[in-house]
Amino acid sequence: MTNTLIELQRISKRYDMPNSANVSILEDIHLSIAEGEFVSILGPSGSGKSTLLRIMAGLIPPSHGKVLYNGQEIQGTNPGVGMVFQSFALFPWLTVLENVKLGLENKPLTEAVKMRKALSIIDMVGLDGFEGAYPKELSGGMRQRVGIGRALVMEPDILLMDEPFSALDVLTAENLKRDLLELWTEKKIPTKSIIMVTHSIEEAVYMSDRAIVLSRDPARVIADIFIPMAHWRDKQEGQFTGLVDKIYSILTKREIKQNEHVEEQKKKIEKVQEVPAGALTGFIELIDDLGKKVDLYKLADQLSLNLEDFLPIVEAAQMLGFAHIQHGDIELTEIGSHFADASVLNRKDIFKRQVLQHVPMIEKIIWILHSKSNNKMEREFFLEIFEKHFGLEEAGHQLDILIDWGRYAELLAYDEKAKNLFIEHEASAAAE
Ligand SMILES: Nc1ncnc2c1ncn2[C@@H]1O[C@H](COP(=O)(O)OP(=O)(O)OP(=O)(O)O)[C@@H](O)[C@H]1O
Repeated sequence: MTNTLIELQRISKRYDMPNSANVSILEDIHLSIAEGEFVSILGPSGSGKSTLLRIMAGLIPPSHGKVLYNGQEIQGTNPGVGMVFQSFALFPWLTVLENVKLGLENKPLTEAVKMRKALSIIDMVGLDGFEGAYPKELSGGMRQRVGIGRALVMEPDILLMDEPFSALDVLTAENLKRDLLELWTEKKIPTKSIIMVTHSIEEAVYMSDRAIVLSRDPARVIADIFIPMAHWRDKQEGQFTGLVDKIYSILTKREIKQNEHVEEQKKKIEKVQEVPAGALTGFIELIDDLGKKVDLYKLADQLSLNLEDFLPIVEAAQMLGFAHIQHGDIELTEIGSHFADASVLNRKDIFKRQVLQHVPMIEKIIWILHSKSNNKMEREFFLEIFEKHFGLEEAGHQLDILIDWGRYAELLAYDEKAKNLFIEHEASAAAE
């Protein structure tokens, strides 16, 4: 029987927001990871992947639930994990050797043993000869090798990696992925399990044995997919592309929450994707040019976009009823096709209809502007309302995108200087 190494029991995480509102980031996450598994965690941007990883590491506490390591609930930091960060997190004033040795700082080992272990790991991660170099003298890929070395030198049971390759250029990342996989598959390191947050479905299917897919607002586990392929995997092979397509479909499916009446959902303030109307228009035109239906995975590849950049556009197109996803393909709806073929003015009309139908927040903004005798309202007013739901930073982003969509649809206008939103006919009146 395989040993469960780490177990999450009913983990939830909430953050308190101003005005005593709170946002739920993770909800009721149950996950069990066994010895020998390499698991990827995928999910939309901002869904809570990093938060989940940090909870596993014991760097932040969950609001509810437990993390068990080897059957014991962790208190404070998890003693079984080593962590690799996207940003490398190296100390610039320390050499490669000193940065790696830092991983052993709290271990009861003699200096000579620490030195031996650090030098051996440096060799293993391909940095032999660079022991005395400082981070600024290294390329991005080499810096991440130091980051990985610092985590591995602790000989952790579990290696947690938070988007370890996303700050690197494609070739460097591929190289490092292969080297790490080699250490793992050939058991050159004593690590018993690897858990990696990634934005790249392809990376997950290439490297891991299991992909956990999270939803957003709040994050729940919506899929747990086994990848039953031996290493080294061929990215062109049918089974590989089939799995990539399957995960794409899951990630791009807009979730209708169970037990929730459609009308109740409509009333809810639902986050919109931060995709300007111009980008969305271009995307719909592109799908139209490609025959109205295209494989998402291939499209992302052709556009050289990673999941983080690509998914919001796909989601926004779905949310507004311009496209739908099936079996890994994105296809324009009738409205989407109509939009692509329409004149500039007609496009604005269609966009207006779709936005009013699918984005309750815009409807509310317009209603408020109409209710005011001067049809005008300060940005600050809306910001305060949104802040209760999203927090200050996100509220600003949401409002910016709603203003962008509202302007494109000619539903409202915005005075950048005075920071006022107002109804379009006011714009012509003001200009007279
Ligand atoms: N201290 C905090 N207070 C309030 N909200 C927070 C805090 N830390 C994170 N969040 C929010 O929690 C959500 C999840 O963040 P997290 O970084 O875990 O997501 P992610 O899936 O890793 O994102 P990305 O894919 O963009 O890296 C975000 O909306 C973020 O704004």
